[in-house]
Amino acid sequence: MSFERDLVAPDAEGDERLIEAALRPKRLDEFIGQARVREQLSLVLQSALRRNRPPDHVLMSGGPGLGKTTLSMIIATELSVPLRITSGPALERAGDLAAILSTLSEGEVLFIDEIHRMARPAEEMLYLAMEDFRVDIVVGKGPGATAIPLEVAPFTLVGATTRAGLLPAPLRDRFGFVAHMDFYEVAELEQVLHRSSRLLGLELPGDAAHEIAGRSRGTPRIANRLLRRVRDFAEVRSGGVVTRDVASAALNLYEVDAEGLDRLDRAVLGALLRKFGGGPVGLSTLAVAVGEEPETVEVVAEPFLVRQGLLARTPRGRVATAAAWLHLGLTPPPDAFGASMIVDLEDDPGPV
Ligand SMILES: Nc1ncnc2c1ncn2[C@@H]1O[C@H](COP(=O)(O)OP(=O)(O)OP(=O)(O)O)[C@@H](O)[C@H]1O
Repeated sequence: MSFERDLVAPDAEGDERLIEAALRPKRLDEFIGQARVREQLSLVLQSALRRNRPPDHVLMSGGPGLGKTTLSMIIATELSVPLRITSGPALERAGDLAAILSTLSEGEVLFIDEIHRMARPAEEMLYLAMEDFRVDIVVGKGPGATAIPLEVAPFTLVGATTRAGLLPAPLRDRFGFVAHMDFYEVAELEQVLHRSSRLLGLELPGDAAHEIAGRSRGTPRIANRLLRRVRDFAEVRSGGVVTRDVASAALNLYEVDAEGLDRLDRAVLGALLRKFGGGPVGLSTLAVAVGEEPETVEVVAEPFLVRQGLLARTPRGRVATAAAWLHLGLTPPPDAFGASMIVDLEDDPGPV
């Protein structure tokens, strides 16, 4: 069983990417929510434009689908400069990065998605490029190896990461501005939905938008995806008319519940409760129990379950809260809430 293409998985593939591109806000003032980040970024960009210099490097941290790629595109548009897009896993060798850096034009924005997954040699090359706008190309091997310095046009690096804690301090410190992207409020997601439905030529009443937004786990990408499923449902079953009941029926059909939990979330919670009596249980064991990679459970399901107060990450493993038993309509065993519930690590303890 795989949940990879699940309706509420916050990543996107294939056609999804194309539709997403069409729905992306193009300018900073079209970007909904994240008021603080928008204001901070607007100042950084305006002052750079006034000085006629590239702005400081920008790091964006936050979960998948919160708008990091969109913001990087907006940065380039607002500065009227080209944008080059790559990702950490694509930069395996220093040469991969050197090839990009050496062809950047003056002022260009270089967006590195998943920057925490960049290989070490590329990372070290990036330090120098970010600071001094030069790289050292090493030619030859062993004692005869020589470093040839190469100038890089002044550029702005925009790094995005879902795991800011994994970034080495020397890299993190070289960003002049760090934007923390939060989950969106329901009201903000309603605005995202109204904007998208206008672009899709779909009439969306306020209460239907509210219904969809409430099930979108604070993530615009998920809101847009649920909207498209509601549109499909409406086209086939209700003559294209979307009402709150139609939205609700569509999302029930796709197994997205009233709180936005999907099959993966319910599978994780269900395994935690039914197989492990509510925990504590280690991440890897839990992932095996639901037939998923630990990273999928940790990055896709857990942050939302923790945020909803359904699951706690403790030093001894994952533990279900009383609300989790209630949510799945199960009765906890009498000793379910022992001492392990008391310490909840705010910080990601990693696989335990
Ligand atoms: N603030 C916003 N206002 C309107 N739409 C948004 C906003 N943020 C994101 N979106 C929509 O959500 C979709 C996903 O955004 P984006 O690709 O920028 O997320 P991301 O954080 O870069 O995700 P990932 O890290 O998985 O690539 C985009 O198609 C965009 O239309």
